[in-house]
Order: sequence, then structure tokens, then C-alpha cells
Amino acid sequence: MGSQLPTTFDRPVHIAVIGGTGLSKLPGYHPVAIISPTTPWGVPSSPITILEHSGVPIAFLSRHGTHHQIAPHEVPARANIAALRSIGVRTIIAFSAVGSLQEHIKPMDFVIPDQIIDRTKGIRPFTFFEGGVVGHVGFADPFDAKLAAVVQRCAAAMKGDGVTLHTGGVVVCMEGPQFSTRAESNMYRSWGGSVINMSALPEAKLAREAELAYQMICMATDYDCWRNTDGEDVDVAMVMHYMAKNSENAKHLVGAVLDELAKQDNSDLVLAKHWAGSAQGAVKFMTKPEGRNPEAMKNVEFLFPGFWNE
Ligand SMILES: CSC[C@H]1O[C@H](OP(=O)(O)O)[C@H](O)[C@@H]1O
Ligand SMILES: Nc1ncnc2[nH]cnc12
Repeated sequence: MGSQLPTTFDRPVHIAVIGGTGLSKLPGYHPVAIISPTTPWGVPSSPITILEHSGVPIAFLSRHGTHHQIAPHEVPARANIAALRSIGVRTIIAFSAVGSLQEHIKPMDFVIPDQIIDRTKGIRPFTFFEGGVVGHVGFADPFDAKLAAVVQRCAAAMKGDGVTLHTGGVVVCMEGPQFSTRAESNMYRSWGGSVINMSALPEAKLAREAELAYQMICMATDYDCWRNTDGEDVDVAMVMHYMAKNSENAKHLVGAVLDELAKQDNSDLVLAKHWAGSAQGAVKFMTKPEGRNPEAMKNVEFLFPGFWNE
């Protein structure tokens, strides 16, 4: 079906959904185009499907590729974020299947995290600003509180469907692709971790560098391995089982969030006006003109057209 769709789309698309494990498509929406942008950091994980929702175009990107062929440490996060920004995206709702590190977060529950602990190992490219242009953006609060509030408002509507949505929480982002040892899982609990995944970073860091409003919605699929109960340690079958069971709820939640974002009242939020200029300020005054590498400058220009002229 995708091949019959137009491969260009001539309006800016401001909202994107990134699907993770078990969510490689967003069924139930009307696809109007499928585009394959290229960036200085390569091509995104999957073609970007443009879907229409109440007359508003939405971009959908599958983090692990159309067939889940991209491992967490191989996700081309810079290309994903840069490609989305290049088509006009300023708001990203990112889904992730997570292990629960807390008894009260049960498989099937949703969590809107507000913090991250970085347990990746430095092997993933994690910044746009390098190779002759330096920038240091603030990352104290890695997600977008305004977007989180929108998702929370939608959760109230979901309660009737039996979904528990936890507000706030710490995502531990591990390197993977192997799951944690029991000692690690217990250590993350002692650090205050709520849930664990392999995908929050560098995605959230890059979204901040690109001045995007970014919020992850986590879906718990397992209790990792800290509970040490026979037969309950996480494995892929368990994750996929709960993802399949939960996909209806995920779809409801996305629909409600998109409805809310489509409202005129949220147009400044969707355009991420509250982030505009934040990264540019962090870059422009760092590297003196005589130290800037033209290639690195061109890359920054891709993200922020007109950057060096202003
Ligand atoms: C198949 S379990 C591990 C895998 O699931 C999560 O994926 P995503 O965050 O993209 O939904 C986790 O981060 C790992 O990549
Ligand atoms: N236990 C777990 N650890 C890391 N990523 C996960 N994704 C889903 N469950 C997970």
C-alpha cells in the first residue's frame, strides 16, 4: 500500500510520533504520503509516514525500522531527529516498551517519565555539535513538562479502559541489547529508577539539541529481573506478549494526545516556541569563528537554516 502513496508532502508537519518495540505502525489513521528524507547523519530508521488526523498531518517513524531490524545501539538517532526537524516537526511523542523497576508499576501500565539515568556506554553517536562546532545545551529536565501535562490530561479519559498511567518517573536507559543482570536491576532500584529501556538516549538529548518538545510515553511489559521469582525474568516473548495486549491502549492514548495537540490552544506548544533559540544560544558563542570547521557548520545549518547569517 505504501508504494502507491505520494513520496513528497508539501506542507510542514509539526507533530511526530516515534514508535518503538511492538509499535512499528500506527494503524487507524489515514496515510497521505510516505517520505524518505536524507540528512548529513544518514537516513532515518524507516521511511516517514505522513498520516492525517482531524486535518492535521502527523509524521510517524519506526525507531527500530519497519521490520524491527535495527538494534537499540544501532538506531540512527541523529538522522531520525534531524529528518523530523527538516520536515517541520517541533513536537515528538515517543513510545517505548520498558521493564518496571517498581512493584506498583505493573505490566500494561503507562508511565510518563520526567527523568533519565544514562547507562549507555558511549558507543552511540549522541550529539549534533562536534567536529569543529561545540555546543552545550541544558538537560536538567530531559523531557517536556508541557507535553507531559497534555498526556496526563488524556490519561484521565483512559482510566475507564483500565489503564493506569503513572505521572513522573525515572527511566534508566541501559546499553543492551542484552537485558540487565539481577545485580544491576537491584542497583537501578536503589538509585530510584522507575522503569528501564534501551532507547531514551540519545534520542532525548538530540531532540533537546534540535530545540524540539519531546516526551516519552513508556509502556511496562515486564518486571525486568529484580523480583527473582521463578519464570518471571524478562525475555522477548514476555515483552512482545504485553505489547500486543497493550497496543489498543497505546492507540487510544495516541489518539487522545493527538486530538489535544490539534487544538488551536496548543499551537505554541506544538511549535515548541518555548525551546526556540535555546540550542542556538548554546552553540553560537562557544567556538570562535577561526576554530569552526566548515563541514560541522554545514551540519548545524541543516538543523537550523540561516543559523550563521543571523
Ligand atoms: C524487546 S525488549 C528491549 C527493547 O524494547 C524497548 O524498545 P523501545 O524503547 O524502542 O520500545 C527497549 O528500549 C529495547 O530496545
Ligand atoms: N527489562 C527491560 N530492560 C530493558 N529494556 C526493556 N524493554 C522492555 N523491557 C525491558
